[in-house]
Amino acid sequence: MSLLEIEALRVSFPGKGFRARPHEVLHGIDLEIGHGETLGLVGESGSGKTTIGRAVLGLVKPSGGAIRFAGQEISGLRGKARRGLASHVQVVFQDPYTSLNPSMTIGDILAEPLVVHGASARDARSRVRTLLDHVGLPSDAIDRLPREFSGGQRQRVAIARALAPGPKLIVCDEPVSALDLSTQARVLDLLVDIQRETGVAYLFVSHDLAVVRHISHRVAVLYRGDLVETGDAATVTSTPEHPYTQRLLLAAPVADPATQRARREQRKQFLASTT
Ligand SMILES: Nc1ncnc2c1ncn2[C@@H]1O[C@H](COP(=O)(O)OP(=O)(O)OP(=O)(O)O)[C@@H](O)[C@H]1O
Repeated sequence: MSLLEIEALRVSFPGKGFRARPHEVLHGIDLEIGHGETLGLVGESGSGKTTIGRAVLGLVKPSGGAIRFAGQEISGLRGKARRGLASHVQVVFQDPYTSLNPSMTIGDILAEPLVVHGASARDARSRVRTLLDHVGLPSDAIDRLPREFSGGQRQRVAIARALAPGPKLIVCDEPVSALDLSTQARVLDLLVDIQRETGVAYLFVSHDLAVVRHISHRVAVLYRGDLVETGDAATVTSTPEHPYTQRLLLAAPVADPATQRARREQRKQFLASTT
C-alpha cells in the first residue's frame, strides 16, 4: 500500500461576482507516493500545484475524489482527528521570512510542535538540540530569533520544525524558490540526507524542473489542473513525452554553456514545429 493515494481529486473555488459559478482548478488528479519516496510536482504558475498540497494538508476541501494516507481517507478529517494526522504529515512553505514567528526564539518555534504532541518541556529542549544538529545549525541557535538568520538558515529551521513530530510525509511547497542557487543546492542536499536517515517521503512542489530533477524519484507534471505526464524523474526531466513538459524543460535554466547552446537549438526546433 502506498503512503499517500490521491484519487480523482477535484477542487473548486467560488467564482467572483454575483451569481458567479464555482471555478474548478483541479479536474480529477490521480497520484501516489510510496514510503520514503519523493514525488516532484511541477507545472507553471496557476496550474494547481499548491492546491494539491493544501488539499493533502486539509487546508482546502475537495469537491470530489479521495485522499488516503496509510489507507485511511483523510480529506474529511476535522478537529482532533486532523490534529492527530499533523504528527504524520507536515509542511515546509516557500517563504522562510514569513513562515517563522518573528517574536519566538528558534528553541520555542521547534519545541512548540513537540509540546503540542505531548512532550515534557525538558524532553522537548533536548530534542530541539538534536533537531538543530540534524539540520546543520549551531546549538546556540536555540536562544536566538529568526531575524538573526539568513534565508537558507531559516529554511533549515522550518525543516527542523517539520521534522519535530517525526512525520512520514512532508509537503514541501517551493521550499528553495526564495533562496540563491548555491543555498538551494545545500538545502536540497539536506532534504535528501534527512530522507536517507529517517525514511520520510516528500511531496515536492516546484515550478523549476531542474530543482525537481535534483531531488525526486518520480515526477508528475501538472497543466491547468490536469496531470499530463508522470514517470521516473530521470526520464521525465530528460526525455519528456508531453509537449508541455518539453516546453518546461526547454525553459529551465542551465549553467553549462554547451547545454545552453543545445537547448537554444532544441527550443528553436520545438517552436518551429509548433507554430
Ligand atoms: N483560495 C483560493 N480562492 C480562489 N482561487 C484560488 C484559491 N487558491 C488558488 N486559487 C486558484 O487556483 C488556481 C491554482 O492555484 P495554485 O496556487 O494551486 O497554483 P500553483 O500551480 O501552485 O501556482 P504558483 O506556482 O503560482 O503558486 C489558480 O487559478 C488560483 O488563482
